Amino acid sequence: MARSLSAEVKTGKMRVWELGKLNHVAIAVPNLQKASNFYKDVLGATVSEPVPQKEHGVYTVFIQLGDSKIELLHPLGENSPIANFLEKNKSGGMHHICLEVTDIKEAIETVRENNVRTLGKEPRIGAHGKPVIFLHPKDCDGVLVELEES
Ligand SMILES: CC[C@@H](C(=O)O)C(=O)SCCNC(=O)CCNC(=O)[C@H](O)C(C)(C)COP(=O)(O)OP(=O)(O)OC[C@H]1O[C@@H](n2cnc3c(N)ncnc32)[C@H](O)[C@@H]1OP(=O)(O)O
Ligand SMILES: [Co+2]
Repeated sequence: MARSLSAEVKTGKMRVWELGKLNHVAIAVPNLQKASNFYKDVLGATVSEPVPQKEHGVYTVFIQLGDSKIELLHPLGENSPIANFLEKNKSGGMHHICLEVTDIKEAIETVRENNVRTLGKEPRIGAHGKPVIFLHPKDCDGVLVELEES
């Protein structure tokens, strides 16, 4: 199979995890209420209440879009990882994409073997109660990528 063969060439071993669907696209916003209202009242989407994610330094709001989601992010606390981003993008902007993987530990091993840096050593529990890890945007064509175990 071509896919397994290329995985073998790059990592020296067979791939034991698979990439799944796009879980969410995250947008950092300066005004959470205003952004929620846009998706709820103007576009008619199903929009959650804001949830403080203390461990991650953000508030999240999820907008359900069929099988996928938009995640609205707003800074929480003094050292929010999205503070600099919002400082540089004052109107807000697309912050990251989240892709599902069947086995996050194995996925981490593969990305590291391919010189893609992870932000943090170990996965942490994300907004959906599942392990997540972020990949450095400079190693992913300028896009911050979150991997979430499915
Ligand atoms: C709720 C939990 C979870 C979920 O389950 O869904 C979440 O989504 S949490 C979301 C928030 N958490 C995170 O984003 C964690 C990972 N992020 C980080 O560790 C940092 O944000 C970062 C990526 C290391 C950037 O940190 P920052 O303080 O902004 O550093 P710099 O300003 O020095 O940026 C370095 C460099 O990277 C560029 N950059 C920054 N953010 C992004 C981005 N979102 N997309 C693309 N590029 C980004 C930044 O512009 C700098 O580039 P240069 O200017 O060229 O140096
Ligand atoms: Co996310």
